[in-house]
Amino acid sequence: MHDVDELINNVRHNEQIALRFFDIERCILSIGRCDQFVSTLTKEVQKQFSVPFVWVNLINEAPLAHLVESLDKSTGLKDRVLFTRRSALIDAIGVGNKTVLVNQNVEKYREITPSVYRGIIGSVAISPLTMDGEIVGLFCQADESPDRYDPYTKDTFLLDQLAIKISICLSNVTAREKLEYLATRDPLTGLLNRRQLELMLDREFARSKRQKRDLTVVFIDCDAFKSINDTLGHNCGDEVLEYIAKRLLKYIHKQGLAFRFAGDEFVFVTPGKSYDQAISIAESIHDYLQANPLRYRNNLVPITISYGGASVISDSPSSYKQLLKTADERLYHYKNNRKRLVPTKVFKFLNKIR
Ligand SMILES: Nc1nc2c(ncn2[C@@H]2O[C@H](COP(=O)(O)OP(=O)(O)OP(=O)(O)O)[C@@H](O)[C@H]2O)c(=O)[nH]1
Repeated sequence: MHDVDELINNVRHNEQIALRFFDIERCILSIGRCDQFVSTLTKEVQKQFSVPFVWVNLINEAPLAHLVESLDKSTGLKDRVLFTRRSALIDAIGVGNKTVLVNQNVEKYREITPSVYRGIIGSVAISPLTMDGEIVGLFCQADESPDRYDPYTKDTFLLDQLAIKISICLSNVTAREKLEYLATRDPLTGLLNRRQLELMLDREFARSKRQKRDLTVVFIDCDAFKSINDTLGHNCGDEVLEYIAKRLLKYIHKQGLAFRFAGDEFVFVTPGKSYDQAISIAESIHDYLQANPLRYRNNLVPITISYGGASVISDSPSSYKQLLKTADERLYHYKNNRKRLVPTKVFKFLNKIR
């Protein structure tokens, strides 16, 4: 009779856990954005199972690399998501690809633990997250008490079940995010594409007029790019574009957004910045590129750019299209005025290696 009671109790207990799993799954299944997914998932598990610390480690390479940028920007997720090297994930989980419980030498797992939890965790359950059979992340639950996830007394079956459900939902959400990423980005440089530029300008132009707040756009074009392509090859041309894009992102940082417009033309938009402020950003990018040629195989490829800008306050355009047109015309004016000067450096270099 005692055995039967215990059996019934176990069934009830498992049924309760299954219901909580169902609640968690219901909450995360239809989420389309990864930041919301991580946020809801970790909060739900915390709530349903009263776990004090819950976080996710995601791999910082394909197939999840496209998430790094957006999740890194989400300040609310700082303690809930970490991007980690594949080898650190595999070291933590071992070859069994099953949940691992740890309550000794927890410091060994520093790399996969958010800095705020280091030193206060007594035990942790680390479950693998997989996509197409490959490990892509870890789902971690931790407690101050060393007994909560004791490897000698606790079973991991239910934690493995939960990790499988989370993995399925993660596959869904990343597939959706990837589609959105591909639709909005230039595949070579990762910058936002021209369509996104137009959508942003349409929105920001109206806001700028309404609030009488400046909005500046700046075109940037690589000088003699075709000759670099023709002399050093298309791969080198691609690297030049990626190099410029990286610098552009670094200089724009939180001041605005950068886009690849077409071919070797880029645009950046700085809401709230005056014409002079935006042009000084372009000058800094220009000076950096001029002083730091791209290393390509055994060559140091000189890169120079031309730029031209326009702003809502100083140019009073009637539409965002006119704002773009004015900036583009200034770029070509700038380019033509100095065509015989700066690009000569590039041509001289290219002639030497021809
Ligand atoms: N490598 C590479 N080349 C590209 C890409 N997209 C466009 N191009 C090439 O970029 C070149 C742009 O040529 P132009 O507009 O004449 O540019 P340019 O030689 O810099 O001339 P100026 O602007 O007058 O200095 C063309 O030859 C395109 O084929 C790309 O994604 N990768």
